[in-house]
Formats: sequence, structure tokens, C-alpha cells
Amino acid sequence: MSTPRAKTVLPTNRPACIEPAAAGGERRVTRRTESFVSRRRCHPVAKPVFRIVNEQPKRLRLRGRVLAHPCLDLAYLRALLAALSGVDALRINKGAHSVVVDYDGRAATRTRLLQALTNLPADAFRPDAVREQPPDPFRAIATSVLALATPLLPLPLRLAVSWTLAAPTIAKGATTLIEDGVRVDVLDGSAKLLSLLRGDFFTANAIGALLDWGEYVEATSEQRSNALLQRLLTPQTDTVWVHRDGVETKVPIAEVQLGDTVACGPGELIPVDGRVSDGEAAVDQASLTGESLPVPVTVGSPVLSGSVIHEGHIRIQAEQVGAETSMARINRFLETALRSRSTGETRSAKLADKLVPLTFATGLGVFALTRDLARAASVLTVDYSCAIKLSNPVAVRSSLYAASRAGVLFKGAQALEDLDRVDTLVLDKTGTLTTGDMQVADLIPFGDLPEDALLALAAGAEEHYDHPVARAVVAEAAARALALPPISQVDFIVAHGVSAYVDDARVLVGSRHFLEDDEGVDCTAADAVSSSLYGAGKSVLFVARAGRLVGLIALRDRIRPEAPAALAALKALGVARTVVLTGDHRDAGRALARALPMIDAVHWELKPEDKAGAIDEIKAAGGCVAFLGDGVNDAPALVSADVGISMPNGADLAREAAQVVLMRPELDGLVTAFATARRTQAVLKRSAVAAFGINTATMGLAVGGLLPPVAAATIHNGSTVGILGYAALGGGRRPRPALGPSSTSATTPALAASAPGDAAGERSAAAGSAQASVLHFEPATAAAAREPDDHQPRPNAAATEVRDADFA
Ligand SMILES: Nc1ncnc2c1ncn2[C@@H]1O[C@H](COP(=O)(O)OP(=O)(O)OP(=O)(O)O)[C@@H](O)[C@H]1O
Ligand SMILES: [Zn+2]
Repeated sequence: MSTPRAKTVLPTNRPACIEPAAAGGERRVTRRTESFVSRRRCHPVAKPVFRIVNEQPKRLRLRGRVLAHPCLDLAYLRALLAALSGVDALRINKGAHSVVVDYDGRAATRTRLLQALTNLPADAFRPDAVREQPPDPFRAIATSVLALATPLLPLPLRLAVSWTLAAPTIAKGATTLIEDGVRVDVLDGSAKLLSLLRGDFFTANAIGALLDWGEYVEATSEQRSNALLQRLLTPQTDTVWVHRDGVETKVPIAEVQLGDTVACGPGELIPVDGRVSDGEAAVDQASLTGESLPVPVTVGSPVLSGSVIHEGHIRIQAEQVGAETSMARINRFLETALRSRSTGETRSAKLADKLVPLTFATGLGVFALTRDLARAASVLTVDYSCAIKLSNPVAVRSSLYAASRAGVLFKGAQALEDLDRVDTLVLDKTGTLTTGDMQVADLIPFGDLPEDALLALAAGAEEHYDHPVARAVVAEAAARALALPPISQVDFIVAHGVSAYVDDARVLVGSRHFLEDDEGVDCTAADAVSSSLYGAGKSVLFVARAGRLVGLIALRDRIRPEAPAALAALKALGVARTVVLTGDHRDAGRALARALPMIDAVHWELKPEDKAGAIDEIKAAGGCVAFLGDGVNDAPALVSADVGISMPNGADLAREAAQVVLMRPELDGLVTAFATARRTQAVLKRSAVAAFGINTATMGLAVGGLLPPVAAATIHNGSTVGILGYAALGGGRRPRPALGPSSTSATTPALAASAPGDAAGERSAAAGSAQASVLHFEPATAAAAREPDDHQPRPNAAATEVRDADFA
């Protein structure tokens, strides 16, 4: 913790037009020092004690004194708990030291919840988060009072006060002129100087006061970003595999110690900084270095926490562990999010900069022609850049903040801007449109294998795989208290399944395509039973031992209850097409399409590269694509899409590849993300139009000699503050997912419940296309491209028609 966190909130490109005077600068430094000092006085409670005071099947009420700890960042705690999968809602009452959690009632969730509470990360305790004072309007008020009092002061005092107040601005303007050329400081300095030279002290002081108010508004918006910092991103990995005394054990990340050996496999986030001690892998370091190609590592290579294993397995000797590395990651995310400027922002800032010399030249020209100092001063008070340059980051940050409060993290301004252009939403199925919380529905052994033995075999192979399918199988085995067989040489084949050795026999668990086409296992014996399972909307795993099919495992998944309403809301937000890409079987894809008529197209049995390819096709046809996925195999698609969005319980790689991260699995977050992006761009557009309009009008009046300098300055600064306020409020309005009443009345469509009576007919209809078939796919047309400001529901007749033809 060598760097005080407050560092990250200092804006990188402090807008020149309201550069704080020397005093303001000093105040900032003091604030930083204070927070640093108090941080050191804050003692985090690493293992707080919680007592369960009330327990119901799906609700826990706990009491813990730590909740009243003065440094505890409640927002962080809330985010931490809300990010646990299975947690539905929570209420923290600081005064009563109590927290009430509604969850899914599963024992695993309960355990994770208790673990999270009793192992609070050091990050949860942040003195600066709590103590930071709101910006102080004192200076602005004082200079305003002085400005208003100016005419009343006796002349010598008036002179002294006015020149003292103006000196820093004038000096700053002069330095800027010499060092950087004509910038906004130069306008401010010369407007003040001209007013003083004319003996118009009131105007000079009024301009100063207006500038101070501008600074106050900016500091307020800065503080909002600070609050944003506290909330963003909660730890993503809570447990890691540690290799000790020849065995791998899963331990909470907080228990990893220096010198421990950590084992990581595909899709996993490397939790420590260290060196590879065993194995080989391709490591994705995009989030650290910006390098998008995976880097190969082998024994002896250094690896950094925050990188993600793309392929392969490695063991890492930990050299840096704990809060330091994870904090570094969090800080990095925050800094990128808040400092990154979008291309649009850069463009308008450049334009605004170009207008400054123009204003300056106009002022000089007016003076040369009219010899009227007042007129020239009026012109110089007008500058376009303030409102435009400031309203942009203010609106964006407020939006990022508001969105994060609603559980949506944007990786920065560019993500907001890009998402606003999106007209086609592509989703995968498992874990996004469905809960991904799969359950084993049926065990169908072939031959003499008992059900439990079939399950144990599969669970043994799946044990270390973080995939919804694997979790379901392992959980069922655990529920039946089965002993898993010892396995060796485990191989995870993304989008296919698992292969492992049990007692010298090779066991395969996975899709039919994997066993039949890739591994040559004859699966025809399963034809009848598998098609009835698919017909019932279930997913089917095939299990083989020693080259022979030994059984099927049917899995049940549920469509998210809010899915129909969310898809409808997205249509209303201008998402013209919704396309589903799934790795699952054709019939599973079709069952989904029937259950969710809002879906325009479904592609099935896709491998990860195919998903990326399908997205490229849509893009090539002129569509602007957002992809929502979870899971490691979605990374290529996330990268291919114009905007990648990942679910909170997705594999780590998916998160790293995404520009938007949903902190809660509900699809409301997706609606929030789109609504935020649309609204932010609309706010930006209106702010820019207002700034150009008002300033141009003021400039015209000033040139015509119709506005005295103080009036020009008031209009200019007043409108700037007004536009900033609009940007802050408009951008920061808490997004409210526009899910209509249908979201509450909609029953949760179980995939199984939507089993069609005409399944056989459907299958024969698509019998021609064997693999990677496409149910219906029509590239987004150019006509679907939308104006960024057009938020009207878009009639989607063509797609609906084709859909009807396909699905009826
Ligand atoms: N760990 C695994 N164990 C067994 N089978 C697996 C495993 N991983 C993938 N499969 C099989 O491969 C298929 C495709 O997997 P993939 O992960 O691409 O799809 P998915 O994530 O289940 O579906 P979607 O892409 O719609 O989210 C699965 O339907 C399953 O049959
Ligand atoms: Zn294959």
C-alpha cells in the first residue's frame, strides 16, 4: 500500500479553464495527506465475528460489531456480498450492527456468504472512503461576496483586493501563453487583466468568482468519481488450488502464502505474482500490458497476478500475494475506467481547443477595429472549451458511477460510447439467458454400471473444471455423498468436455459431437433416449469408458425469469436484433428459441471460434454487435464483438476480455447497460449543442458591443455550470431498468416445460444440416443501423416474419 488511493482521483487532464488557483492546489495536497495519515490509523479487522441471530430457509440475519467499524466501506461490503452467486438481496443496518441476506437457500451459498463475511479483505476498510469531506464551496462563496462588495469598497482597498485576487490567474495566463500557446488560461487571464486595466474591478472579481464556482462544481464531480472508485470491482477469485505436500487443495485466496505453489488451469486468473515452477501455458496479459496475444510461459517464466491462463496448466511459486496484488488489479481497472477517454471525447476536446485561438483572435480583432477594451474583454470571456471539455468527463463519470451502483461496470468512456452504437445483441445460452445453475435431472446408464457409479465417474473427471455442466455433475455427486475415483491425466477440451484416466481406462464426458465425431465412440445406442431428453428441453452429457458409451447424464437448466421482459426492454432501447449462439445441441437451442419468441435467430453446436466467426459475419454485414457471455470459451466472441459484456459468475477470462461487466447475473443489468449508454450519449450531445449555441450567441452579442464583460462572463460561466450540472445529473441519474409489469407476471419458463409436441417434425426439418447448423440466420442489414439519438422502438417486421416461418 505504498500509494495513497487518493492519487487515483486526481484528474489527469485538469481542464485549463478552471485550473485551481494556488490556494486550491494546496488544499488538494492537504486533503491527500490527511487521507494518507488517517489510512495508517485505520485498523482493518481481518477476521470479524458474526453471530446468526435469525435463520430462515432462504434468509439469514447476522449481527457483527464490525459493521459499525468507522473505516468499513459499506458500499464495498455490499458489492462484495452481492457479487456472490446465489445472493438475491441484502440489507445492512450499520446502527443495529446487522445484515440481512436473502439468498437461494443452498448450503454452498450460505457457506460462501459466511466465509466472505468472516474473511473481509483489507480493501473493505478505507479511511479515505469514509472521511473524505465533500468539496468546500468556501472559496467560491468568499470570492462571490468580495465581487459583490467590490463597488462598496473604498478605492485603495478595491484596488488591492482586486489585483490580489486576479494576480494568480493573470500569472497563470502569462505562463501558459509562453509555454503552451493560446489556451483557456490565456483567455481567462486576459479578460481579467483587461477589466482591471479599464478599472472595472467588479467585472474582474465577478469573473474570478464564476471561475471558482466552476472549480467547485468540478470538485463535486470529482468526488463522485471518488465514490465510484470505492465501489468498483470486487475480488473475482475467492479460492485457489494450492499444491502442498504432493496434493492440490482448494484454499481461500486469503490463505495463500509467500512461497506457496499455486496451480492454475485454462480460464483461471493467476492470483499471485510469481514464477512458473511446473508446466507450460499461454497466458493472456491483456489487462496488464495491453498485449492482446497470449504469451507462452514455461518453467522459470515470471507471471503476474491478473493475467489469465489461455491454455495449459502451470504451477506458480508465489512471490507476491494478498492485498497488494489484488489491489493493484482493482486500481488498474478503476484507472482505466476513469482516465480513459473515448474517441468522441477526444474529438470534441480537440475541436474546443481549436476554438480558443479563434476567440482570442476575435478579441484582438474587435479591439483593433473598435479600440473598445470592454468589447474585447466581453469577447474574451466567451470560450467554448470549458463546457464541452468538462461536461464530457462529468457526464461519463457520473454515468459510470450510476451504472456501477446498479451493478454494471463499464471499462471506460469508450465502452459507453461503443455500446450506444450497438444494434445487434448476441448472447450465449448457458448462464446468460438461462441461470446456468444446472441440475442433474436423469442418470441413464447403459449396460451394468449403477447410476451412482456413472455419476462418480463423470464427477471425478469434472472435479476441477469450472463449467456449469461440470459444477452440476460434481454437485450431484456431492449431494449423494459419493466417493470420487482417483483420476489422472485430466484434459479439458473447451466446448467439448473432459477426458481423464480412471484405473487405466480412458473416461470421456462431454457432448455427443466430442465422443462420436472426435473420439470415435459409437453413440447410436443413445439415439432414442437422447432425443426424448432433448425434446424435454434438457441438455445431455455423454459418458464413455474405454471407448464404449456407458451412460447419459441429463441436465436441467432454467431460463432466467426476467429474460422475456429484458429482451423486450432492449428492443425498446433500439437493439434491433437478438441472436443466440450456443455450444449446445440443436434441439436445446430450438427449445430456447421457442420459449423466448423475442429471439431473432439461434445458432447451435458452435465452437468458440465459430461464435467469433458468427459475430464477424454480422459485423461484416454492417451490424454493430454486443456479445453477452460467460465462460472461458466465450473469450473469442467477447473480443470479436464491438462490445463484450460478461456475466459476474463467468470464467475469469471472459471478464478480462469484456468491456462491460455485469456484477449481478440478472439480465436487468444488461438493460441498465444499454439504457446508460444511450442516455449518456444523448446527454453529451445535448450538452455540446447547448455549449456551442449559447457561446456562439454570447460571442455574437459581445462582438456587436451589446454585452458588457460582466454580463458575457455571467452568461458564459453560468451556462457552463448549468451544462455541467445537467451533465452530472443527466449522466448520473440512476438507471432504472425499464422492465414492465411483464417481468413480474412472467412465469419462469423452464426449458423443459416448453417441450414441443412436434419435436420430431422440427428435427426432420433441419435434418439436412449436420453440424454447426444454423436455425435461422440473416445478417443484420444496413437499415438496422441507427442514429445514436434515436431511442424509439424499432419495428422489426422482417425478422419476425422470418422467425415465424422458421419457428411456427
Ligand atoms: N466440462 C464439460 N463436461 C462435459 N461436457 C462439456 C463440458 N464442457 C462442455 N461440454 C459439452 O460441450 C457443449 C458445448 O460446450 P460450451 O461450453 O461451448 O457450451 P455451453 O457453454 O454449455 O453453452 P452456451 O454456449 O450456450 O453457453 C456442452 O453443451 C456440453 O455438451
Ligand atoms: Zn470437435
